[in-house]
Amino acid sequence: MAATIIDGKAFAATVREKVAAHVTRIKEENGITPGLAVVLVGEDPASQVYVRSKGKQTVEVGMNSYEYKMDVDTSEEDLLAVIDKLNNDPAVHGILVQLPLPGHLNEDLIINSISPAKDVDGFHISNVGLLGTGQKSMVPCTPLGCLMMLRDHHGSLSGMDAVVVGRSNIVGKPMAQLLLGDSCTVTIAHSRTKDLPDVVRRADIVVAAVGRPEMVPGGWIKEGATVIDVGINRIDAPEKGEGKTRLVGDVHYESAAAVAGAITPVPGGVGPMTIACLLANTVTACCRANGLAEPEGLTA
Ligand SMILES: Nc1nc(=O)c2c([nH]1)NC[C@@H]1CN(c3ccc(C(=O)N[C@@H](CCC(=O)O)C(=O)O)cc3)C=[N+]21
Repeated sequence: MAATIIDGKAFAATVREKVAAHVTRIKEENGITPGLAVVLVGEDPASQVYVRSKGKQTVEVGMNSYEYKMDVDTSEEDLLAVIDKLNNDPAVHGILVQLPLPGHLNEDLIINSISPAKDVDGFHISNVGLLGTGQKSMVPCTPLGCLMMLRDHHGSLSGMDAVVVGRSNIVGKPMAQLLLGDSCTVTIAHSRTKDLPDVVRRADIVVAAVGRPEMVPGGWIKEGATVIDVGINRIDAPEKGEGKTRLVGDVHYESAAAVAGAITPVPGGVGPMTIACLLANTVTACCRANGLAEPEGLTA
């Protein structure tokens, strides 16, 4: 049986529709327009593409988008001053500082200077602690998008064996917390895990988030398992012509799709859901800031 393809691109469109409907409502009923500020330090071409895409989608759902482009050699002091200004700006409900930052900037310090209530990435230590203790928080966008797709596909995740491959603060760890919150039995595997193929083979749900192109082959996947591929890796594609590239995930798609019950493609899987959840988090933050009812189905 060929795997069901979980269409993240289509799912993301439905999330954006819900966001747009909620934005319309709070504009009309409360006269408030949610605003998202994105801060980009440096000129990494991939980051510029994502920032542009975020800004465009923010405006498309009816929210205000503010972009701050700063020099690659911006000082910590100057960046902190911009964040302080945004923290105190009532028109800004969400703040995202694009990662990774240039090496001379202390990423933890910068992230923790964002007001937790405006931290739509969910990376601030307060939000990490709230998530870990099952309290209301801002939830990191990529794991939130993965959770939405898993809940949509399975209904309840209770009692399922989930293996998260990758232990990053932005995906692996918060993903594990969310799966635990939905009563999965959760394993976090990583580069030092012994017998990684056997660990992955136990999983009903595999979330691959290591950032290594096609690292997880179909031979590691249990028959019928659900595979969520978080990786977005650009690799050379000489078969398409000289100098051409293509995007692949952390999972070897062809072989995994032959055994999995369901799988997310790359592109068109987790990536579009990440941006949709960023918009969802911005509306949620706006509602919380103003004591309004939160949108349904857009939080964890
Ligand atoms: N503070 C912070 N928060 C982030 O959420 C964040 C970040 N920094 N730094 C960079 C990464 C990257 N990221 C992506 C989001 C969507 C796609 C996406 O939609 N990708 C498309 C393909 C895009 C293409 O064709 O290149 C897809 O998978 O279908 C990709 C990458 C968010 N990031």
